[in-house]
Amino acid sequence: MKGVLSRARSTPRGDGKEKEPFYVGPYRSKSASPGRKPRGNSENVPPDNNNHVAEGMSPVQSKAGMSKAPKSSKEFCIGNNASPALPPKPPRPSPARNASVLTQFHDRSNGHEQGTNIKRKINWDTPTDSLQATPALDVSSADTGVKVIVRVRPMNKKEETEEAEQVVHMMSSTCVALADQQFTYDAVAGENSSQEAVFHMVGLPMVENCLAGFNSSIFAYGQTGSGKTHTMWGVMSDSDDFPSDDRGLTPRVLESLFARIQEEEMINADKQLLYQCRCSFLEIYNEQITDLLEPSQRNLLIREDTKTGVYVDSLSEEFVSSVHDVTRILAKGLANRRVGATTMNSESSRSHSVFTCVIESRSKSEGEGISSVRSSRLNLVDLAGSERQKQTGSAGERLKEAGNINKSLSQLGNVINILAEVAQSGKHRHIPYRDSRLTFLLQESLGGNAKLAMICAVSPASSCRSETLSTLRFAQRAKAIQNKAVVNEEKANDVNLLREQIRQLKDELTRMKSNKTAEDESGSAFTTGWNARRSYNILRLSLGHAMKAPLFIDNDNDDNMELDDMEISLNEMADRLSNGTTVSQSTDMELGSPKLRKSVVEGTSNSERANDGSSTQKDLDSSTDIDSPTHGLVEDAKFSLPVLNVNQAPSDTTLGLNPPVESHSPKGKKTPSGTGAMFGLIPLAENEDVVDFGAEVLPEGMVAVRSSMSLPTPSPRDRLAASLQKGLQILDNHQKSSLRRSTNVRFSFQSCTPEPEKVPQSAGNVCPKCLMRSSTAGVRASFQIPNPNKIARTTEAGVQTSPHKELSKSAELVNLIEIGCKTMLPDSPDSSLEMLDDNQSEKKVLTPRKPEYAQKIEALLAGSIRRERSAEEVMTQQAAEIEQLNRLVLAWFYHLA
Ligand SMILES: Nc1ncnc2c1ncn2[C@@H]1O[C@H](COP(=O)(O)OP(=O)(O)OP(=O)(O)O)[C@@H](O)[C@H]1O
Repeated sequence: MKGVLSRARSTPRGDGKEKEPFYVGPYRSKSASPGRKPRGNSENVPPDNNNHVAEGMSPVQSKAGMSKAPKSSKEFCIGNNASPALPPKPPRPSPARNASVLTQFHDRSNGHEQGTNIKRKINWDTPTDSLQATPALDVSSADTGVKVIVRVRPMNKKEETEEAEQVVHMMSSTCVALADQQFTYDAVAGENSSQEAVFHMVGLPMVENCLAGFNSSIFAYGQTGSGKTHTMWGVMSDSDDFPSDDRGLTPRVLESLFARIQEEEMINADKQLLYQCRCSFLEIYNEQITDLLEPSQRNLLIREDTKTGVYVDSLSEEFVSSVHDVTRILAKGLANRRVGATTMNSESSRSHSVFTCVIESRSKSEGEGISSVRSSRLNLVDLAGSERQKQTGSAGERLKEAGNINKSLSQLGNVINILAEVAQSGKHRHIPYRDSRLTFLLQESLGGNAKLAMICAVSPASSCRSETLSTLRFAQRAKAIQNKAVVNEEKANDVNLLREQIRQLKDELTRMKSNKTAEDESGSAFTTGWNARRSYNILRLSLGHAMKAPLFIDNDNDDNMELDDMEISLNEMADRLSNGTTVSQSTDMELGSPKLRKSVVEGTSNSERANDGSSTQKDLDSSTDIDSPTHGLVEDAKFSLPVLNVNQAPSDTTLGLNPPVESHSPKGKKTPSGTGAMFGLIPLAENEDVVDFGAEVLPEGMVAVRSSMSLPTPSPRDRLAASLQKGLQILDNHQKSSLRRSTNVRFSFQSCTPEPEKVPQSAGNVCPKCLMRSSTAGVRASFQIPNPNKIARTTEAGVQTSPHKELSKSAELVNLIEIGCKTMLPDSPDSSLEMLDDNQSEKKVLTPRKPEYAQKIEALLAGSIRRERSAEEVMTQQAAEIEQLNRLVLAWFYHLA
């Protein structure tokens, strides 16, 4: 108990009665004290104008009237002393919307509020209209204050029978009283407040914030049993069709989010506005992070990336496009969350849970040629409840949990105290985010680039008085925090900016050429001196993020995966070509004056492919190159350039929003010999014929795949575009390198029919390690890795034909496959067949012949191998990529010059 619970300081309170004998409250962190001046009473002094008696109203009046008032239009509204209201601003001027708009803005001032703030007032009487009447986005909101809402839950049966007294009373829509002390917040939700009302109060504005591009977070804080989980999650229904009226904030927020996304996409169809969302769900239990969507992933690490910020390594993310998707994820995650019974709450959350939805939108302004990419993170955080051992009577595991919960809440309180101090004093202070997983993970929400709403849940019962007072004071301090939310948006002018950058870069190239020394004439000065990062960042910005069409150019590494991918695409192309269809897809996107078109210049013939026997149509359909940077673009057509899958309609070249019509009349001149093969986006001036491009001027970094077919050859401009594409790809991969550092490998096995007799290795299609026919050896490996193009989307690729070869990149995997093969090699084939369930639904070993192997495999099936790349490996790869960038940029400019 020591170290977890400590005797609290006896601090003079308002009425002098409260004592908090055993509690480490959030604002009483031990870790806060060293090296810091004791704050004494100031710790509990609320921010200016926050704590006051509501004008013209005494607690007695409030008891008689407001506390039991039924839900009405006056029961909730966002008031705010320090900053403007939660939602961004008034709706866009749309008559149709304004007519039924639920959210009204009005000036409001009372004796305790400084100045006149724009407030948002909700008409609670017509809640069902809410989605049709959503306010318009406002991205210009300068609102930086944290919004604090206090929600008072009703007395429960036990409290009603055991105690007559209710000590918390709602005084007004923004004021609550605990005995004779009153506190004012942005809003107060009384015990009769409905889930829908709380959603309108807190959730709806956050949805709008997210759509506008602001990171947004909602935290539920409070004592155990005070109603946090009820507020955040509520009662979930089994069916999407009949959602429970008692569902909480999270499901409602997500419902609203998808409704609004649909609405926004419709309204902004002319801008080709498209959204994409992905979700993750984690819990922090005893200071360890568990992935609630993949509970076998435990003790995950938090990492910090200079570009992407803080993230949880290997946390799974799922793409969602509907309420149904989200409901499934929520149900899955909640089922995995740790709950336990305490005397205060039969279903007490023993962990902090963080549900995150990343919302990305892309749009294009046709006339100005400006592409815009917005992204925001929505964090919905249900904190574990603070508790006192005396009240909860917890022991054993529960006591340990309680200790950890209180400790991390204390660290949260400490961070909030310091942020409040910083906001009030304007002085710079170190913020100890790293003291706990919770604060480290959510640092952006606390004082950073996010809008934050804090719902502080309290119990009205007298037995919870001191905890309630702690919570109310915590809420006051939270209110003082100033965040720095900005719209996360990038814009790219596709035409003018590109022209300008090309001009600048050409100038730079000319300068470099003129400075070239004798020893540099080989070109080494260019490759070493060129600021590739800068050049590519400029180009990337110029061209927009979607310029990542797969392009198969030799990148001088032995990454067979990319070659495989290329082969697949070329095979497809060859199929088309042999059918007399040449693949060429034009788009309307302008890149300077040229028109972009996608073209297959050369491919291998069907017969060649059939002869080598290495690839079948089935392979093409099912096998995907998981390591390839281009992988995933087929599925991601919505937001990316068209890939070389001719069965797939290509997407818009700028943002991939509008699939262009496939053209069957390529602009290309066929070379007699047909020696170069490449495949990519090719900028081609209108009515411009592709000119021959001799092999001798093939720039470094270009691929040449020979074929007997007579095919068009790329022009210099084609090659230029190809180089550029590749560079952009590399850059993308580079940026995601943090994700690529770790690879989750998931293993699975399918039913096997081991051949009793081994076959000679020369027999073909044989696993070289175990000499089993690989098609019959029964080992089928599937693995999942974060997809570089879609952040963490996992992909499975079954390897049936030659597992050892395919997975040779990971010695460990090969080893395990070998083990798998060996384990399955039977004394009696039947017994080994039983080892793993055919459909993998039950992963139990029935008759393991070699238990140690079986255990290892089972462990793999249950979890995953985390293969960390060493820093050295990462740096080597990055250096190679930068070198590659150098060459590509140079090649590009040589062609332009
Ligand atoms: N506003 C409310 N209206 C009706 N019932 C409520 C309300 N708030 C909470 N409850 C009920 O009170 C009980 C405790 O609530 P809940 O589990 O949400 O508390 P909690 O703060 O999440 O506790 P813990 O921190 O222990 O997880 C639940 O049975 C819940 O249904």
